Amino acid sequence: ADISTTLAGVKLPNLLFNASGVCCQTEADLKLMVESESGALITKSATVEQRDGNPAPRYTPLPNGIGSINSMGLPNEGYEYYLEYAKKYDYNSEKPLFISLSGLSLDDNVKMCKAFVDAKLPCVLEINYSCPNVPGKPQMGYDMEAMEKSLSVLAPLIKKPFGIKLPPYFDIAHFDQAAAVFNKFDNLAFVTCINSVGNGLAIDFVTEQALIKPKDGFGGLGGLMVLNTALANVNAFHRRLPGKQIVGVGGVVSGKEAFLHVLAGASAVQIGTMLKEEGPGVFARIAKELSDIMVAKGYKTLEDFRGKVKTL
Ligand SMILES: CC(C)(C)CCc1c(C(=O)O)[nH]c(=O)[nH]c1=O
Repeated sequence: ADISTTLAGVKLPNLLFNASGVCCQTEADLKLMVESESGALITKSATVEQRDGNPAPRYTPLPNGIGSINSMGLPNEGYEYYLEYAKKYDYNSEKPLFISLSGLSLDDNVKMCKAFVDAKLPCVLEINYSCPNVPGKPQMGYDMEAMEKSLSVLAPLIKKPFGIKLPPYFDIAHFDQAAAVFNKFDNLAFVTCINSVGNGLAIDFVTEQALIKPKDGFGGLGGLMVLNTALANVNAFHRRLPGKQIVGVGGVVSGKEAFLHVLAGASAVQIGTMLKEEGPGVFARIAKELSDIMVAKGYKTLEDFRGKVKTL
């Protein structure tokens, strides 16, 4: 079956790629992504300066395949590293390049976006709105006023189609408020739902210790356990953002969850925890599983079922 797609005006040979943060911090990581069967690749969220990130252990899978917890602390090579990578990238290869930016301030996001806009490159920007905000205030994604202010500056600056990475929302009023902001920006072409479910806590029963070192063991939750929250966010924004696309991420461990994300409204699907645990071979596996599911159900393309989840 045909699992190709178009996102922000660029063609992906298949709808699968990495979630920003996984297998994408260094050129070596990105080479693995280019060589994999993914349909695209995205870089680790960049800040203006290089960052080491938090002390380890800062990521761990959770028992019985239920997911993962991480508090990486935005380790990255600094935006100029990814700008150089984007300048050298072979855009004639069939695999489009996405760039994640996570400025620690609006000024930082302006500085980084300007650099990419001035370089006039075919790569597509995904701004990470799980980025920190003013200390003491919730992350950007939970501060509607701050998000609107940020987009009112960045959207006209970026000019061409771009996307934003969103934390999960859990209240219908928040879906409504966030969508009202996003619908004001025509070149905001897609939203990526969801980032990790914030500030979970994993504790080892035997040692009675937190599993990760940073933040007293508090970290973002990913993997199968967040699937149903991810599907809800994909579908909520699919319903509320006419003319925009949704990238679905969260809980994709097989072709089945990728199928469900498309049914909920996703135009492309990112994989985080499963990629971290299985490696880049995950893309060939899930692509085949999804294609087999489509054949079994009689679907030829993703358009045949995208967003067609039935209500009772
Ligand atoms: C959580 C932040 C460090 C503020 C942003 C980077 C990030 C991280 C991270 O680098 O810790 N982990 C995630 O699961 N999602 C993210 O967006």
